[in-house]
Amino acid sequence: MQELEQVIIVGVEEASTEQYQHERSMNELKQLAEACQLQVVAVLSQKLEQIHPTTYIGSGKLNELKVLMEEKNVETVIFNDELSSSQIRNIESVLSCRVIDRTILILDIFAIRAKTKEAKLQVEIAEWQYMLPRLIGLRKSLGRQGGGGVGTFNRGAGEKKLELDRRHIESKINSLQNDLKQLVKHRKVQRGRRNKQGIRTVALVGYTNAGKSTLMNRFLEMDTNQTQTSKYVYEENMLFATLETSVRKIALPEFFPFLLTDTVGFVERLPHHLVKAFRSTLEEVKEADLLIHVVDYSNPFFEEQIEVTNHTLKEIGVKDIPMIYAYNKIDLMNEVPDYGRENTVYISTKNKKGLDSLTTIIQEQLYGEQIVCDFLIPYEKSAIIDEMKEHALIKKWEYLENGTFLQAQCSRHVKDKYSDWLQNESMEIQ
Ligand SMILES: Nc1nc2c(ncn2[C@@H]2O[C@H](COP(=O)(O)OP(=O)(O)OP(=O)(O)O)[C@@H](O)[C@H]2O)c(=O)[nH]1
Ligand SMILES: [Mg+2]
Repeated sequence: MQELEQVIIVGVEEASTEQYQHERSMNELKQLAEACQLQVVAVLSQKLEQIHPTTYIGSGKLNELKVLMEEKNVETVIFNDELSSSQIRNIESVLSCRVIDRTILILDIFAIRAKTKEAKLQVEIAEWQYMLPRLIGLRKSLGRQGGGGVGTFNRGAGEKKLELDRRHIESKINSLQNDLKQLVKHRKVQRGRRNKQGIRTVALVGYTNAGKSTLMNRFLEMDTNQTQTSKYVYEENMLFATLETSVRKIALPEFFPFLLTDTVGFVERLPHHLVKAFRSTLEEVKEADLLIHVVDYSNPFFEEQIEVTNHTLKEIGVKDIPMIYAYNKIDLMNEVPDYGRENTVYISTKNKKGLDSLTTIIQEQLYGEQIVCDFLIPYEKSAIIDEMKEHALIKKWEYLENGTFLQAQCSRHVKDKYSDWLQNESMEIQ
């Protein structure tokens, strides 16, 4: 097995943060490091009024860190915040080591995980944008393990060279953004096509590792029309398992079909450039009719995670979309509240608990008021029956002399669309 690189993680507990918040954040940094194939061998924290502007931690602590590094034979240190160019330079000159900050760590994970061209482009844009104001500071530090991009960028010495680098990077960012625009256009066309079909969309959102992709796969399993396992998405117990947006059609027996979107999870202090770069992927979320906010209820900090997710959604411009909270992983809990809260379901995607209630709520939210309609479709128009099946639940079906008789449960919108063939409309179903 490949030996993991050993690192020390360092954080500042500022006066404005609670101790438990700091511990949570350091714990998450450790997980992020592990997701990047790094092994944390020591953790160092310092309580400060605020982060030290020149060296992040105080000079005494920095010396303590130097000793610890020698003791542990470590050459890389990860800091729990985004560092400025001068902080990186100053720390480097004292420690003579590779300095990684929280942002570059997250960027690295994204770089390793990115599979599609779109995700790769988005990560690369964010990396260069992070680099730009830090050109002077970045000498030996930074960069992912292997592969192109930031780590392998040829940084020369001297101000003149730096200026060249800057221009080079700026034009690189421009060209990458143009490439991305082309891909996004394609995505837009696909979305437009789907919108025309009138099928409603639901997006899974939530903190990383909450269980979004697993939920998507459960829905695919429940869909009896779905025989291709290739439609399944990647689920894994690690941070940022998903970076790409996947859209799948879910048609459950006795329910209206809908499109389900699985997408990237969020994390506290997700780098701003990354959020910006991923905006186009997250367009799918912005245009959804309904959001399912998947929460890892077994995580002691689930409330903070909900807050981070809602905050990030706001940052990408999501507003006024109805949201259902799906408290997941209840199999790991001893107790689950028995009182019903509005738009909240308790589920276990592992044990397949609560998925029926979730489906019912989705249906109510998406298709609301329902009516039962009788249609008579002339035989020469039979093609529209297939189309109708997408948008209505067919209750009865009979071949008559002058056409096909269909009794269907549907929305008023669908009734209006096929009103030419409407014979009768009856009771409302709640
Ligand atoms: N015990 C338990 N584990 C679950 C449940 N749902 C998901 N998991 C596990 O949680 C881990 C993360 O699941 P994913 O579905 O990949 O999480 P995600 O929200 O898609 O994560 P990202 O793609 O990183 O944003 C996996 O190991 C799942 O097996 C559940 O109901 N109970
Ligand atoms: Mg996922």
